[in-house]
Amino acid sequence: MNKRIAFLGAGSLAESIISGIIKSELIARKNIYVTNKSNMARLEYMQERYQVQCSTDKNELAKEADIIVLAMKPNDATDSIQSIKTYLNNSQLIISVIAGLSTEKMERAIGIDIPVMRVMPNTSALIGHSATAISPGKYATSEHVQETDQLFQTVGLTKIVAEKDMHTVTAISGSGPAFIYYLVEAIEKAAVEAGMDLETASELLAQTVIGAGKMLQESGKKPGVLRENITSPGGTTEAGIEVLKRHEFQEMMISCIHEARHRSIELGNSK
Ligand SMILES: NC(=O)C1=CN([C@@H]2O[C@H](COP(=O)(O)OP(=O)(O)OC[C@H]3O[C@@H](n4cnc5c(N)ncnc54)[C@H](OP(=O)(O)O)[C@@H]3O)[C@@H](O)[C@H]2O)C=CC1
Ligand SMILES: O=C(O)[C@@H]1CCC=N1
Repeated sequence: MNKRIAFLGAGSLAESIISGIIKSELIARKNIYVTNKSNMARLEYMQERYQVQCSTDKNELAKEADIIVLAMKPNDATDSIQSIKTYLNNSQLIISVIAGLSTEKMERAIGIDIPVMRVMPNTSALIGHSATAISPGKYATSEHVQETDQLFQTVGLTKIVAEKDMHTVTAISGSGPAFIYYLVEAIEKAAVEAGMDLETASELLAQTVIGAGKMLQESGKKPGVLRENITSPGGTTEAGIEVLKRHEFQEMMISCIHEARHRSIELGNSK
């Protein structure tokens, strides 16, 4: 892709995406620009590690780039958009990975008929395994959707979704990996309590999560059926699931997703 892309924000998510784009060679390093708020050490790290172009001149990057990725925290988004908006024009494409922030709010804040894409990846982008949802704003064409899709395919699976589903996506696949890690942390604790060494337990668990994920993707079976296939009557799985039911595990996870979704809505409404 012969485009200049500028990342406004050099945090963990920006790094994951940059790493994917570089590995895929979709955009040359000389055309990848990165800036942040003030952390010079972080920019030096990005320059050294990925040989991308780091700059402290946000306005210049906003003016010169073909694609601008907004990758700052939701609280910094409004100020950032306000400070760069006079440098933007509608031949550019704005891609935001900011949780909660609607395309409509971004379009309004920028104040011109500019193509905006709302994207929700996750940190597995770092190793090319993100699950990324993409929603176009009202000035984005099918070419913009295609371009964004191509960019995020460099870091994993992509899905185009209706923007009304973006808060849900943010909860299930944006935050989702954290919920799975939390579950793994708990299982590791139990294994260690039972006297097992952490390293072996961790390796077995990581492969268990990968295997279960691949079964979900490849077996063509619903999660409930896959679970039942493991649950022998009177066996170990049944014994464990009984405890999960007693502690209302499903209700708890449903509340967890609703709460994360609700927080995404709140973040979108703030500032
Ligand atoms: N982490 C995740 O799993 C996911 C995060 N997201 C979204 O991605 C965004 C970034 O998250 P994450 O990478 O974790 O956050 P980080 O805190 O790691 O990074 C935020 C970055 O934004 C920079 N920044 C702040 N203000 C500005 C500004 N005005 N102009 C340019 N850069 C600025 C910060 O610079 P400095 O360090 O100098 O302050 C920092 O580099 C968030 O909006 C989040 O909702 C989406 C999906 C998943
Ligand atoms: O916790 C957050 O707000 C971000 C959005 C999705 C994942 N992390």
